[in-house]
Amino acid sequence: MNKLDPLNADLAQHTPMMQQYLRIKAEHPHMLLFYRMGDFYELFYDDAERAARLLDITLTTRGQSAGAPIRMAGVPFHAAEQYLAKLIKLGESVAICEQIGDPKTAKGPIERKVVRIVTPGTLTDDALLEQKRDAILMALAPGRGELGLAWLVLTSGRLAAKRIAPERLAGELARIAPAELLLPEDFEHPALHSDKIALTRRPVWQFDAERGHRILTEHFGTRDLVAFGCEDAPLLQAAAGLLLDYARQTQQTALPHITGLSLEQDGSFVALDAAARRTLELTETLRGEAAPTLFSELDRCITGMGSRLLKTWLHHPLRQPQARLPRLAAIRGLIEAPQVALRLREMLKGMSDLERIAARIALKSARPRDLSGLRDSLRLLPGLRAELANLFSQNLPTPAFIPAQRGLPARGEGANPSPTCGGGREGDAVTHLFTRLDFPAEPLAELIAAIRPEPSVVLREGGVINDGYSAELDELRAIQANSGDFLMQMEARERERTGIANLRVEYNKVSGFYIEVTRAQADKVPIDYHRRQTLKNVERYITPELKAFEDKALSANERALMLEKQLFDGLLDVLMPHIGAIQAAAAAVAELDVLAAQAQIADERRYVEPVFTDAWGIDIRGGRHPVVETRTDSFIANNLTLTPSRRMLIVTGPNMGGKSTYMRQTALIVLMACCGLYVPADSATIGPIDQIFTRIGSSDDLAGGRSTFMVEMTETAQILHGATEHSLVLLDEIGRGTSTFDGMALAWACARQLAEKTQAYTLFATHYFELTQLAQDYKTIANVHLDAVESGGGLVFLHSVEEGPASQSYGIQVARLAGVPGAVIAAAKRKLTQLENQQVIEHGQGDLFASAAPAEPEPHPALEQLAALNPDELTPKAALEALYELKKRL
Ligand SMILES: Nc1ncnc2c1ncn2[C@@H]1O[C@H](COP(=O)(O)OP(=O)(O)OP(=O)(O)O)[C@@H](O)[C@H]1O
Repeated sequence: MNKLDPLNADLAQHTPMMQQYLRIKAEHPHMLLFYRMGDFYELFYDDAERAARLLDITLTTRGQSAGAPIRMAGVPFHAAEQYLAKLIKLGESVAICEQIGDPKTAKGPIERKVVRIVTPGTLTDDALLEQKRDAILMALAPGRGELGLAWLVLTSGRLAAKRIAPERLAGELARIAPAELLLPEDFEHPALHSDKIALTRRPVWQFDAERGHRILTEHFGTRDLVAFGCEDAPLLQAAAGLLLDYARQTQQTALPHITGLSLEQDGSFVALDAAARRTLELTETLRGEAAPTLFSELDRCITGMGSRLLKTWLHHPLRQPQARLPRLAAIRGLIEAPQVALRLREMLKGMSDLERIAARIALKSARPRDLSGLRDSLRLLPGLRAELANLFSQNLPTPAFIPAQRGLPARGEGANPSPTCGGGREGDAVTHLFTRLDFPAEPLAELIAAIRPEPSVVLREGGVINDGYSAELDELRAIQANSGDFLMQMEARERERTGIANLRVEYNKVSGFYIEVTRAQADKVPIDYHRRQTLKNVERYITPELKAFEDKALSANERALMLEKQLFDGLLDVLMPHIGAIQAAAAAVAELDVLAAQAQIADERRYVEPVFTDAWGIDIRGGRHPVVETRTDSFIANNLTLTPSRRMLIVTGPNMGGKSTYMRQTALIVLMACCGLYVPADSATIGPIDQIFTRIGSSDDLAGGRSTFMVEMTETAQILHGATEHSLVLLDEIGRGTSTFDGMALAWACARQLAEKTQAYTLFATHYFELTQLAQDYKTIANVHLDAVESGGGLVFLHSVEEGPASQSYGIQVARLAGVPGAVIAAAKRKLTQLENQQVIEHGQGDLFASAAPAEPEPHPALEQLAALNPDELTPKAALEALYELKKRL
């Protein structure tokens, strides 16, 4: 039978319950529907099949409807979170449908309603969120030659938007890393081939600027969007409006904690292309793991908020040096006041995730422990402020910024010459934190008064609201508390009245209150004892007096629970107007956490404060790779100098010599400096940086249908088109994915273009020794190499960067170190000698690119004709004629 049959059948042919199910399902066709039935969430038909496959749960059937079996799979409601988490990780969205009617009074199926929708980009539940990662929802509205992007972190209320050129989409997706992307049904783009982003297609009409404008102005309560800089940006209105609408639908509530829309301008951040984010392993290794990465090395944050902020910072290096200075000043202040930093970090240990709690208050989904956590955290704020005030008095130095006319400091000059601009007043670095770490006394007092020191986990069990907060609640609780006394008194009385010495008056959840008498004594019970339950050896009774007490106690309990829920909701209403203050405090705590952690790391690992200049150049003394350094006993620090007369370094050296490490550490030091962090070096002076590009290592994009070489060339093309004089460009062994001569020729041409036209800060690692000759043709190109020496037949890598080209490649020696069999090594050596001899004969070694590759001369026509002659086949006459002919061609 066609399994779709029952779904195509007339609704009237289905059972009443299936009619209800299908009606609700029709409103959520693109997501799984968790349909609550008693203690289970059940899925039916195609949803059941899909869930069974994804969750590895049993697919079965449950009765029949419309003449066909109902395919079904289910998960117990108490374990639903873990199944939800799994589905969300797989990019699925789930609509959760609860029973909201009263089963006692319902005629036909109990009333049910979708109460929340869980999608990868709109998670707010702590059980589903990753502590160190934001779940980001993004919407994309395509326009003519342009895309409008809007993105939202629902747990913090941050809504941002930006216009980009379509070719920048991959880079922006890598930067913002949304968990879910809303896009029109018909939109396609190569950057969408990623299994990390759940794509949610929406009808094209929903991406309408007017509709977006209306949704946004209604939400913000404004007449227009001028204040947000979006009044004349229809694409952004379309994207942000759709985004907000979708987020509200999933939460089934208004989102009062989203209070603004920030328009992101190009130029605020140093741009990193998608390849750079990937290959520099900022927050994820090339294999997709969480460690070791730059983030995992630097994440000493105590709170999840701090860790998430650090991650955001690392993906958003700041373009303007002035924007980096306050962070550096604060780190410096914390390093110089280690006791303050220590106490701050100690206090941060008591902080709950204020950012996420604020969101759950706004969404009215906060739980008791959220409010106790909020209370305890808010109580820490005055302490944090006091410590920051201590820092003010530490006389924070202003970080260094060297104006252009000074240029890079001379060799040996200290990294931090006295500043001449930037920085601002002392203490500025932390004043913005100080002012945000504040919360009004009144709502805090209310919170303290209302919530028990250790409230129970779930509200419906009670035990959340403090004694003394509500007289009515106290009274209801007293009835329950006094029940113990009452039962003891009654027990004593009844023993005396009946003469049954072991009679007991008791209570349990299932049976309620009862008088228990052993079977042997049962004939002694008075007439007003009504049998309630018979067990093996005992009889249980109820009396009118006990029944009356039970009614009072049980209803008191029920009323107390209801009252607690009301009081809790009332408390959320009290806190609602202060969500902004909680968010501000959360942001300040996160920043303080990152800064204090960086101060600790900087101190421990001897990082230094970078110096910024607006003169072109990068000068790093004693630079180290922040990740490799912590994994080797003896990391060799290296220098790097790029100046206007030395713009490109051709980096050569043996495999395993440390070329990649040297290039990556340069990019990471520059990136960390731009993030306003201390850097792993003895000193670092960094000129203006607008973008960081990398083309390192091989990767293919099978999903996108591109081979390794194609990916390499696409990335290279992007660099050649996009890089400017102020871009840092790292190119590692480009051209190696094709034949030697093609590859070498391409690498050579790229290097020439970068040196002549782009004039970017460039590091160019290569195994083609021929390229080292470029330094002779271009004054701005210099050779450096990673040193290695042969010793006792083996090879020792020195990992130190020296001036000049490498003398040998040592490829065969490295292969031997790697364990390639001796016979293969010997054969390779013989072949190498043969190839080298051949090259000397054919080309003369090393002059392939001696100058601008002279074109191969056309052979002379007379020579061509001569070569075509075969003297053995010619008659004497023909030979003579041929001779005349040849003479004519000279
Ligand atoms: N400065 C250094 N100090 C100590 N060890 C280092 C240093 N640089 C690199 N290494 C070590 O050498 C290993 C190889 O380095 P790297 O991958 O940078 O070499 P490479 O020259 O790029 O090699 P290939 O050409 O094969 O890609 C690293 O994994 C690291 O353990």
